[in-house]
This record gives sequence, structure tokens and C-alpha cells, in this order.
Amino acid sequence: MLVLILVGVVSVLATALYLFLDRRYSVWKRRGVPGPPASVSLSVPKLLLGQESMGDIAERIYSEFRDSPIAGSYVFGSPVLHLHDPEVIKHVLIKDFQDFNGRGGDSDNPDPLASNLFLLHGARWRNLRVKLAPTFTSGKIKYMFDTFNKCSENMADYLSEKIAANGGKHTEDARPLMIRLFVDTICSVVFGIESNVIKNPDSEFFHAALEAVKPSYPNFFRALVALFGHDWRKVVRTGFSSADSQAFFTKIVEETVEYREKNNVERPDMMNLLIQLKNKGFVAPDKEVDSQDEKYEAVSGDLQKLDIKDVTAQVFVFFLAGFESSSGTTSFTLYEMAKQPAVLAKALEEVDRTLKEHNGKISYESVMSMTYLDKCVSETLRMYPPLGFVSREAMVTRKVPLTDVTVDKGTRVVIPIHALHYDPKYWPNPNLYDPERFSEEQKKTRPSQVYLPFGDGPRICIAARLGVAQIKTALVTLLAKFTVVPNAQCVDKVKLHPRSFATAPQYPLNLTFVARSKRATV
Ligand code: HEM
Repeated sequence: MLVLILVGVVSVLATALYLFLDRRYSVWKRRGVPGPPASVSLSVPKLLLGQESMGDIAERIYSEFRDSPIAGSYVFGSPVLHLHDPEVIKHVLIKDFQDFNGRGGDSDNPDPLASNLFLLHGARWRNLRVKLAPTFTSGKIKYMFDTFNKCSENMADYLSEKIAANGGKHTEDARPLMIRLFVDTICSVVFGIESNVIKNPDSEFFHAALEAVKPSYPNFFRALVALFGHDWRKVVRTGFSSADSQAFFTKIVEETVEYREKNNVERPDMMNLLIQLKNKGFVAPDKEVDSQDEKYEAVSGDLQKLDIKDVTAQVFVFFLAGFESSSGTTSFTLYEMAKQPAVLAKALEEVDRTLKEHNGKISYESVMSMTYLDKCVSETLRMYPPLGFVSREAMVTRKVPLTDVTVDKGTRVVIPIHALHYDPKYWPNPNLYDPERFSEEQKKTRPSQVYLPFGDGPRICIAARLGVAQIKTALVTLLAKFTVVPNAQCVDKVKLHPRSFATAPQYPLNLTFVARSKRATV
């Protein structure tokens, strides 16, 4: 009798679970949205085992359903909407932004580093964004120029020493090399600290950087849960960052703030501006460095001050986003130039000519005036966008723009940047590195939403100008002194790491740096 009751209970539970999952996994089918077949067994393993990234999944769905303006999938058992049509994307990112302003992160994540601009949404995000915007004006970037130029010079000195010691050339994996350069750069512009990672790879900042971006399973899983699994986060009790990162950044920020406040230290860096936000609630425009026409909403907005936890979370995201995206873009540009001597020759010619016109001086103006270099960086960002996708969250239940499909409040929305950047409809021969795609004539032939390396709309990368300026400065400084050739061990085609949140090569990008006979700089 007991056995019969037990069998009955198990059968009822199994049927209830089946019906629950069946209903959960049929949301898109019931709404007429195409997508890959869905079931627990099909949607979970590869992603959860870290064998396929969310970007890979978005790409696979895009190539299979690219003719449909939208498609549907499931992550952690929840429906995810994929946008394929540029006009729908424009609505979600820009025109209907208010209803899609979230990124998927939840507001009660206990991780102290999770209350950063990248993950917040709603009023907290808006207030913070308005407060932080003055940190990234073109005036402030020009002001920081000498700082990041100095770091590029240090890298050039390091390579010169290696080349001199190695009989005229030096081979190294470009990616960790550029991480060292941009960790130094970001430490200077954020903390005003000389981390000296270029000369000292044992520096605690280099270890913190590698720890934060390591394509390990725990890092991969944490990012996935932070963006797509807020129902699960409470069960799996995972934060956005590792315990080591939390301890490191909390210590560094507390020590730096305490030292500066005690000793009345003011430095031209982001920490200084974040301390203003902590103590006053806003960053005042700086007449010395900000241009007249730059708009300031901050002072008239919410004046609530940041606490030390908020400051730490922003420092963490600036640090991470600052070195990761720039090191990737610079190393991929050097890699592509090394593979294509004609592109390299044109870039070298422009660097030499422009620096000659500027008396050999690498300045913000000379770097930013190089139009071919600009095309090269744009093309690198097409082929290797640091984020393969961006996400949004539906903040209300409503119709997906330009369709009759209803999307429920809380649904995650994916914009597949990498897939759009490789669609042959917009980019003929997409695997070819061709900077001329960014000539003024060619740019006019494409819809704007098919090129999104910085995202778009009110949540567009807050530091896009800073990122581009520091990447170009590094390239000009290095190309003025060295040429690059692919090493025999250098991969022919880059394979992206499936467990890295940001775009990262799975195998080394070994490049050989050779001193140029005539230096372009003085
Ligand atoms: C080549 C350089 C860079 C690229 C390609 C890049 C790309 C991106 C992308 C795609 C987003 C998401 C935008 C969206 O959702 O629409 C983003 C957001 C963000 N980026 Fe960047 N980024 C770069 C450099 C930087 C740097 C140097 C920093 C800081 C020092 C930074 C800080 C941020 C922050 C804080 C956000 C969140 C903005 C928000 O949600 O309001 N990025 N970036």
C-alpha cells in the first residue's frame, strides 16, 4: 500500500514538473516566435559546461533565424529574446529605451562590486550615469592624454630593451603584453597610481587584472548568472566578481580614499572625481579642461552622494572595462596588421607623415587626426568587438517594437553584436580585415544598427572616447618605433575563448616586434 502511495506521489510530482517545464519552454512557440527547439536537456549543457558562450549561442541563433526580426531561446529555463532586425534594435536601444533600460542584473546582488554602472538599471542607473558622465568629457580625456601617452612610451622602452637584447627582434604574445600596458594606463587614470606592470609582471594589479578576466569556469558562470539568472542567484549564492577581486578592490579603494582625504591630495584622475561624488554628490564642470559646449545635467540632477561601496564598484568596472577592451583591440589590430603588410605599410606611412607634420610630437591632436588609423581601429572593433553581445531587460510587459509579439516584464533581450558584424548582407567577405569598409562612402551604405562595438542609446559605452584615444595612442607610439610580423607560432585565424565574457583569443597571438630603421618621433 505504502509503495502504491509513493508511486502515486512521485507520478503526480513528475507530471507537475513536466507540465511546468513544458509550459516554461513553450513561451516562444505559443507566441509564434521562431527559435531552436527548447527543452531542459537541449538548452542547458553546452552553456553551463562552459563549452559555448552566450555570444556563440546568439551567433548560432542569428545564422539560423536571421530572416526573422526576432528569435527566442531559453537560458536557465527563462525565455530570452534575440533581436535581429536593425530597426527593432534601434527601438529597443534608443526609441523605446525607457521600457528596456535594464541589462539583466538584479538590484539586490550582495556582491559589493555589483552595484556598478554596467549592471544597475532604472533610477539608480540613471542617477549614477548622469553623475559619472562628466568624468569622460573630451576635455578630461585631453587632460589625461599625457598620462596614457607615458604608459605607451614605457611599453616602447620595454620592447626596445628586449629587441636590443635579442639581436634586433622580440617575440611575445600580444594580448598579455597589451594587458600590461593598459593596466598601467588605467591605474594611472583611475587611481593616479603607477602600477608599473610593464616592468614588473608580479605587480598585484596585474594579478588582480588576470584574476578578474581569467576565462575560468567560475568567472564565466558568475557573469552568466549576473545577466541571465537572477532567479537562480539566490539559490546558487553567487556574486558578480570573485572573493579575491572583492577583497583587492575594497582594500585599494579604501586605502586610496583615506590617504587622499587625510592629506588633502587632489590629482587629475577619476578617483578624484569619484571622491567628489562621495563628498558632494556631483562633479562640477572644470572650466580649465572641459569644453564650453559639453552639457552638464549632473548638477541639476539628484545630488545623493555615493558611499564608499558605490565608489569601489565603479572603480572595479572602470578598471575591468578600461584595460580589457583596450588591450584586446590593440593586440588584435597589431595582429591583423602583421598578417596584412599592405595595411601595415599604409598605417606606418600615415604615422610617419602625421608626426612629421606635428614636429615628431605624439599629441592628442596628432593621434586623433590619423584617418587611416581610425579606419583600422573601427575594422578591428567590427571583427573583434570586446563584447560579442549586449543585453537589455524588458522593464514592463509590452509588445516587442514593430511586431505583434508580447514580451513579459523581466525578459532578457540579446543584441548579437558579433553576429551582426559578420552578416555578409552588410559586410561582404566578412572574414577579411578591410579598413576601407569605414570610408565615408561605404559607411553610408549600411544601416547604423549593424555596427555596435560600443552598444547604442542612453546606455552606450560611457567611455568610448577614452577607449579609442588610449588605443590609438598606444598604436601610434608603437608603430612609430616598431614594425610587426607574425611569428611562425602565430595562429592563422583567431579562435575566441568560449569561457571568456569579453572577446579574448583562446590561443596566443605571438607577434615579432622589429625596430624600424628611421624613428618617426623625436
Ligand atoms: C574600445 C574600447 C571599448 C569598447 C569597445 C567598449 C564597449 C562597451 C559596450 C559594448 C558597452 C555596453 C553598451 C550598451 O549596452 O549599449 C559598454 C559599456 C560600458 N563601458 Fe565600455 N567599452 C570600451 C572602453 C571602455 C573604457 C575605457 C571604460 C572605462 C574606463 C568603459 C566603461 C564602460 C562602462 C562603465 C559601461 C556601462 C555603461 C552603462 O551601462 O551605462 N568602457 N562598453
